[in-house]
Amino acid sequence: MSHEPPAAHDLTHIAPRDKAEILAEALPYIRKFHGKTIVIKYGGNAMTDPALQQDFAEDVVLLKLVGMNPVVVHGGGPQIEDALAKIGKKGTFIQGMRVTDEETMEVVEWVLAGQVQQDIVGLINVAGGKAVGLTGRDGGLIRARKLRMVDHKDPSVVHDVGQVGEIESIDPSVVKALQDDQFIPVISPLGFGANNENYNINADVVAGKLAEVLKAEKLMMLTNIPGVLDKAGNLLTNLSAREIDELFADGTISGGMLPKIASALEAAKNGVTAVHIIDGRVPHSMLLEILSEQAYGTMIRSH
Ligand SMILES: Nc1ncnc2c1ncn2[C@@H]1O[C@H](COP(=O)(O)OP(=O)(O)O)[C@@H](O)[C@H]1O
Ligand SMILES: CC(=O)N[C@@H](CCC(=O)OP(=O)(O)O)C(=O)O
Repeated sequence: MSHEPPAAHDLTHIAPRDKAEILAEALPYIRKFHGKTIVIKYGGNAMTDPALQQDFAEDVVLLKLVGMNPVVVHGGGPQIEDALAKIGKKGTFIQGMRVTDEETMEVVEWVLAGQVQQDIVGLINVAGGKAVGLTGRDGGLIRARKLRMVDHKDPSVVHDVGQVGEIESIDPSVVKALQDDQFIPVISPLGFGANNENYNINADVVAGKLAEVLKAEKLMMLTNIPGVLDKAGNLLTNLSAREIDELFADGTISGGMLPKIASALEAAKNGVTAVHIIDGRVPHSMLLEILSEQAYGTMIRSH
């Protein structure tokens, strides 16, 4: 007999009565969030396992079918790295942002708006939803300009990170029209500038800003780590603005977590009711976070 614990997504070991209780527990949450917008940042690191990708797509469809409005913003950092490796290039990052020269920009566009987006759209459609892939250019969704990146530690230093954009404005009308028509928008983090130039924008930044503009009820950021960790590696389940400042200052937060936390905090301060950073490698973590009492990952508070 195997002593392996059942996989988290294997529900056959749960007694029927317990299953019924789990389903019944979801009802108040379904009622509470009916008609509400949930922005889901699907990080490139969370989407590397095909079985998990399928679980993710099914969860998104379930949220839509019970009356919520999920909007997916996807990343693709590791997938861009794989494509760069094929042309003998390796990405470099400053404060969590990819330094994007012209050649890198071509790869970024090709990977994000191509393979990554179409995989997610396909999986959602197969799971019974109607997903539509968009970039920030479609419907004039994301206007951007070249990012002026000030050094976190020395504000007199400004880094040139190439064609990385910062968001100037978001026109959410295309997203709203799709939502109203029962579609599920799947958005690549690319923006356009005043001269029709293209920008590579960090997906966390896009998700945070879009959640604000759409007045989303929730922003869920799915990543490859249980949440924000302290210096000893313990999960921080709840973070206030002041605590986040301290984590920035003492260097606990680095790399890709920098734009993630900054965007999460901005969204929380600007009206998004609940902002969570959760582990996308745990099957159905997003569904459980939304539809049960169980709390996962790190919740970001505005005060
Ligand atoms: N204090 C911290 N807590 C958790 N993760 C951190 C922390 N500081 C840096 N990180 C890094 O941030 C990563 C998540 O950001 P990123 O790689 O951009 O993921 P994603 O693809 O989901 O956007 C983690 O895998 C981890 O390596
Ligand atoms: C400017 C910048 O860093 N853009 C990101 C866009 C993709 C992304 O954000 O992907 P993850 O969410 O998987 O990290 C990049 O080029 O990697």
